[in-house]
Amino acid sequence: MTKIAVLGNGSWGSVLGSMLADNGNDVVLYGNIDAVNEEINQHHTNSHYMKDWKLNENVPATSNLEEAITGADLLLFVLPTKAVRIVAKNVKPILDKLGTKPLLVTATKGIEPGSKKLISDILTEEIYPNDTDKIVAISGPSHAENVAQKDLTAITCASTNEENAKLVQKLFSNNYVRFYTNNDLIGVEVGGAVKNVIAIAAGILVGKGYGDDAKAALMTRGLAEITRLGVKYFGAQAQTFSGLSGIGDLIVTCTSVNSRNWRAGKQLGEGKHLDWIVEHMGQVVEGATTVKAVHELVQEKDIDMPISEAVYRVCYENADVDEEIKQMMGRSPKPEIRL
Ligand SMILES: NC(=O)C1=CN([C@@H]2O[C@H](COP(=O)(O)OP(=O)(O)OC[C@H]3O[C@@H](n4cnc5c(N)ncnc54)[C@H](OP(=O)(O)O)[C@@H]3O)[C@@H](O)[C@H]2O)C=CC1
Ligand SMILES: O=C(CO)COP(=O)(O)O
Repeated sequence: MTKIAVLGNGSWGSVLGSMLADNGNDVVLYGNIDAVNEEINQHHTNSHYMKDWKLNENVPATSNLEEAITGADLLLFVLPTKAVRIVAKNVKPILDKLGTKPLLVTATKGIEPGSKKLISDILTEEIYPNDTDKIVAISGPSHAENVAQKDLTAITCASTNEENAKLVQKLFSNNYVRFYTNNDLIGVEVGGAVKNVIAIAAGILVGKGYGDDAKAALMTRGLAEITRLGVKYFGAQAQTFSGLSGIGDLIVTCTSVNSRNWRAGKQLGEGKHLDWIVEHMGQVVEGATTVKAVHELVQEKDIDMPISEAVYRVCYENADVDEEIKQMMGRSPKPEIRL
């Protein structure tokens, strides 16, 4: 039996942990809020993050990181981007003390502002310097609410090490989530992170009353700029963006009411302020963090990302949404296909 420590017991961590226990693994959840851990241990529910749903009863939760990762073969990071480095820094001395080297899997979707690093880079830097092979990223169209109901989906497991990607594929697969492998770790992470920014833009359009054509055009041009960033700055493979972690996740996040990013965008389009939205969401809105990193990259590397830049200005510079849309539609004429 594989022992898995799930770091992060919000919506996606709870659902993935429960699914992995259903798959026959020995799972423990780590979270920093005692009340959430107590509720999981006593009632097998996590009502703030997942309404009307029960976890597998064999999944304990703890706020003791050492207890959670002792004996673990695999650490699954399902934290908000802003918490990954903090927790990784705490994990490292514990693993050194234990003398173990578990596989690190990330389900977090984001780019860290400031460092402009992907999650695999943070984990490599903080835990396994110069050993990217021990890292696998999972990403694809998968809302916790849907997976909890055993709705069908497919997700990519990406790693620079094929054996490790295959191992995660085997442990995570079941009859409702089909896992594929992919060797483009970077491309998979960029797709998963930046689609959240485009989903905010998609929500803004709905909040402003625009229709399906606008949504489809935005998603298509959004994918063009995600691909541009991925290929030009991160060295990703262009083909990855037509896969599950690219177009697949972009479609669901730009169209589902379960998406926090889409909902945040809709509220921005309706005139609410980002601070108010984030406070009232009660869950992470990753696109609002990643758009800062994207903005830094655009400034430094001169990458053309007009949709992401407009989202940044609306979120952080109080820009007027109608004016941003007008500017975008009035940009100089361009060929459709270019990097
Ligand atoms: N929900 C989903 O459907 C999916 C989410 N993801 C990705 O998974 C990641 C996590 O998202 P999700 O589970 O939805 O987020 P949630 O907001 O539901 O939960 C995040 C949890 O992490 C906790 N947390 C914050 N900081 C720390 C810390 N320093 N140490 C320990 N725990 C901490 C939060 O506590 P607090 O609330 O107090 O901050 C909260 O309990 C994100 O990157 C997201 O993009 C990917 C696919 C699907
Ligand atoms: O990544 C996700 C779905 O695949 C979750 O998206 P949200 O964070 O917007 O809810």
